[in-house]
Amino acid sequence: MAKNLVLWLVIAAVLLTVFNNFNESAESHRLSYSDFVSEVKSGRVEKVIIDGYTIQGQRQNGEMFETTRPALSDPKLVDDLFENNVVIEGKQPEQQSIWTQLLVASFPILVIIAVFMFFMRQMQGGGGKGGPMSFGKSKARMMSEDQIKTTFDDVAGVEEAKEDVRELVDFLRDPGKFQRLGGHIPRGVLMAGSPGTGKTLLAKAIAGEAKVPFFSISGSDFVEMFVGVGASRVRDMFDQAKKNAPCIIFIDEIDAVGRHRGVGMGGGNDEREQTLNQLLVEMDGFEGSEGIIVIAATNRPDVLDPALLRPGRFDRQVHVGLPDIRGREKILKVHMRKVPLGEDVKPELIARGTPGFSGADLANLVNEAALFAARASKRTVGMDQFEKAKDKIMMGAERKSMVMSEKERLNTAYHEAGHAIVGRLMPEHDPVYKVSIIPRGRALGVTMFLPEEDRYSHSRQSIMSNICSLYGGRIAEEMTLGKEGVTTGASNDIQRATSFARNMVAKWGLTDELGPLLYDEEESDPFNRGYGQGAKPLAEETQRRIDAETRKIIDQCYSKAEQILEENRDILESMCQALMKYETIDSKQIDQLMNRESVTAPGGWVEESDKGDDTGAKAESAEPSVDTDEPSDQSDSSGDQGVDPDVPNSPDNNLH
Ligand SMILES: Nc1ncnc2c1ncn2[C@@H]1O[C@H](COP(=O)(O)OP(=O)(O)OP(=O)(O)O)[C@@H](O)[C@H]1O
Ligand SMILES: [Zn+2]
Repeated sequence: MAKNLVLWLVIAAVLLTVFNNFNESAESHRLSYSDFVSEVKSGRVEKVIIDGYTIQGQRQNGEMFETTRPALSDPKLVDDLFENNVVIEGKQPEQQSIWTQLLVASFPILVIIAVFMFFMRQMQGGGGKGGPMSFGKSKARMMSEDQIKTTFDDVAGVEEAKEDVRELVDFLRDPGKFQRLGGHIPRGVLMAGSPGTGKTLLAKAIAGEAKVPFFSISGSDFVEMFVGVGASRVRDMFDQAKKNAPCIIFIDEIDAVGRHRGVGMGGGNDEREQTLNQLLVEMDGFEGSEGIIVIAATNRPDVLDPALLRPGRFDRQVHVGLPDIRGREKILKVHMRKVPLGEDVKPELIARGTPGFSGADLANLVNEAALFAARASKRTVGMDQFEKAKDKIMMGAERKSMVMSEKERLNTAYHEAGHAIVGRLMPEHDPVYKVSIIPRGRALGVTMFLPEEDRYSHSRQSIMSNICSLYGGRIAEEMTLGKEGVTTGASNDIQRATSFARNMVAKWGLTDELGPLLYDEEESDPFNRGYGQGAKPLAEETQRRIDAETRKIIDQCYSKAEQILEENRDILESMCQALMKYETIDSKQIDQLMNRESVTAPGGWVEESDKGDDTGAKAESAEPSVDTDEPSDQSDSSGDQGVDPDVPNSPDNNLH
């Protein structure tokens, strides 16, 4: 459409010039005004046409000429002309330029129309990203077969998923042959799995292995404010794909268009439904033998419209899960190929210490480690850097320059020590990995627990223990600083503990009182809280029973945590002191503290003290910009991690 705009302007300009010159004689030549006057006086001029400042004339011998009179008026001219019997013709100024005038008058309107159309098209994705990678109106990006360098070797740790899609490569390489040999022709594949597990990567690798073009678009690109745009994009995309077959169409975040129809959004969403319908029509419309495979990715397969999953559409599901310890090791190795590694680096150790990390997290880990090494001007990336990178990703970046008052530090130290001690002494609780009162992200301090191995489910006891350790922070503050000294630091702990307790009652079926029933299915559709699939409004009586039972669990856990901290008050004090001194302590120091032994300095401590181990030194090094950087609700999260509020639904939450 950019081209169209230019075209409009060019046409307008050409027309203007043409009409302007319409009446100009081709042969006339120019004279200076004084030459003209002298020719008049010498009687050689027969006729003039005066048109504003322009004077066209004809000599006795028939020659045409033209001159421009000066802006100063020359009253003698008319006399001279009459004296020499020159025929004078006037001209209505508009006469020659009626077209010109029309055009001039309408020119701004034309420009406005052109600009308007330009933006309309822009919004519809026409000129969109531009360049050779985009095509038509569909907004999808195409990578040709020689642009794709990704192969199956780049995708690690998801062996089952790789096996599941291997057949697609055979099909894409030679669709006809595949069909003759009687293979079941795939059309749509749904890749389901958590964010960052490599769905996009795997889809690209299929294209890379089969050496076919790869069209990619995100579901959210289809959803526009103008009804019909999304549907036309879908149509365009399939048209383009058919021209480039065999090829892969990859639709990321299919849930943006493919959500269950008729629920949510307060009474339907025409645009989204139209888009989805168009997608279904297109999926039905091509023959498998054409060699197009549509791969869609989502991390919410549960919210998809069942129509999408019918035979002939996305009838094949590939689960791309979080990698296990072996998978993590393999993924780390893939990404470590790109950095110079120190001798001491052991991918298997890093893999063990990173449960729950996705492929994207691991790629990020290697990247962060390389950055730490670069900052320290190291030639290779060593285990130290990987440790630091891991802490940064798991606990958030350190904000060393943030100045905390001594009182706040003390408060945070008691709070974190409380979490750590209760966590340490409760059965089936994940071991304490690190306790720190260095502010990170939005938190003033962090207690990090780390399971010894990957966990796929949680026992009732482990959830109860988790609730206990969550309250440990608040209780420790209250015990040492008194009721009046308690801060808002525990707000996030309280929120999470409550959520665990409530889920135990209403979702995980872990209480005798209410039994193994699902009482509320929040979030089956985030846009549609409360009325999702399967949710039923609860009777007031049931609500009350759930609340009472939740309260019971919390009271039980609270007193258990209180009891533990009272019995180990001396450890609470010594751990607080160790934290005030070292700021961060590891499992080794925690072991010593729990055994009431003297505490040795944590690893890397000497280094730390160079950077300033007391508040005074920290204040000096503080950057002025940091103050404004602080979140306004920082007091709410003091002593806590600013975790995603959605997280409490999962017991996999190791930061207190
Ligand atoms: N299994 C894996 N093997 C190697 N690298 C991986 C793997 N999974 C993810 N990565 C790394 O993480 C990056 C992001 O992964 P990718 O975009 O494929 O994830 P995704 O599942 O599509 O995520 P999302 O759901 O957020 O779109 C990849 O470019 C790659 O560097
Ligand atoms: Zn806390």
